Amino acid sequence: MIELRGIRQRYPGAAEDALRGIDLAVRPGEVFGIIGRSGAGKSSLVRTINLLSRPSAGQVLLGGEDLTALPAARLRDARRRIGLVFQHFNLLSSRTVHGNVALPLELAGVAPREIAGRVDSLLELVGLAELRDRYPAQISGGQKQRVGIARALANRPQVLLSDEATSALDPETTRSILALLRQINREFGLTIVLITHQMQVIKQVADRVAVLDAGQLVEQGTVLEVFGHPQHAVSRSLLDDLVPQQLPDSVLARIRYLMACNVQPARLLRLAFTGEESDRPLLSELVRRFGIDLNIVHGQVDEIQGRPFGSLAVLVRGAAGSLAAAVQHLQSNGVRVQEVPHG
Ligand SMILES: Nc1ncnc2c1ncn2[C@@H]1O[C@H](COP(=O)(O)OP(=O)(O)OP(=O)(O)O)[C@@H](O)[C@H]1O
Repeated sequence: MIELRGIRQRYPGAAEDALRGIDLAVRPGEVFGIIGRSGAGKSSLVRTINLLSRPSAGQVLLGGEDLTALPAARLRDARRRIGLVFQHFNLLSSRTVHGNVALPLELAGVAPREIAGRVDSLLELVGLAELRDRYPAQISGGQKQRVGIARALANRPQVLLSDEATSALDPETTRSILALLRQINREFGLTIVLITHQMQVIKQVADRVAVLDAGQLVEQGTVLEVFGHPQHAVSRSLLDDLVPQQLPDSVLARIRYLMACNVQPARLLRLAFTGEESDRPLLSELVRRFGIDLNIVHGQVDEIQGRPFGSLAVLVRGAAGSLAAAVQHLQSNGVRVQEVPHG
């Protein structure tokens, strides 16, 4: 659907490229997330995808058509096939909700009667039919972003490009906006490219993800692949925001206390669930089959694409042979087991 080939971007006067050879293929109907820390090149990439800034080198293909080779008039038409959703909504304060969504249709020369019908159904879709006559100053941030999404869909784009669309919103509103994007993706099969610095966003809505660092894509794959087996240090550090890799000091202090209170030696294990484990009740099996004691001391297990994802820190006690067999059992059922130093 969208393909980037060897994209480079060097700003005038800059010593280095802001984008250093980006190759990327977004498939029709998927939600593709691009994540990176501040300065990684996300904004540069967004501006390049819709050719608001021309790349210094490389091609941007939309539905097989090379946008970089189009003359200005045809590029304007092609741009309508990419809907844009912005972090700060970019609504016109002098226009109502209805008027903001109508604007791109007016600019495209759509007949007024058709505009009215299309805008009404778009406002219905994003749940704002009742606020159609309000002005941006009279609605919340989440509602503004719904207007932004309706406006981005107005020209029936092939791709929706979401540039940090939820970064200015609180977590609950973020979830509802991401759920709306997912709904639009499913109902209309619309391809969505989503740029973000938050793994939480990727986790909730993306099918595949690419990690951008210093102008390069350092890793890409399905969300489960990248979350389960991050290959690059930047991916691991971004994932740390979602599932902390270290135990907090307060938890370690409690563990030391628990260990001191008990004569039987214990091992502190971190069990990582990456969506690949079997559906068996693994923890209760450990207790029943291997006769070990198990104390969950810390953990965060969530769900990605219907599979458990996260980690548990457990204090396990039992005969050395039983513990080894229990660890083996977890590993053979897809759980990654790590010994955690706690001294
Ligand atoms: N118009 C510009 N002129 C010169 N350099 C620029 C320009 N825009 C961005 N850069 C540089 O390109 C690099 C990537 O910046 P970019 O804004 O694309 O990153 P980002 O990942 O979007 O960061 P943030 O999340 O902080 O917005 C940075 O080193 C930045 O200083």
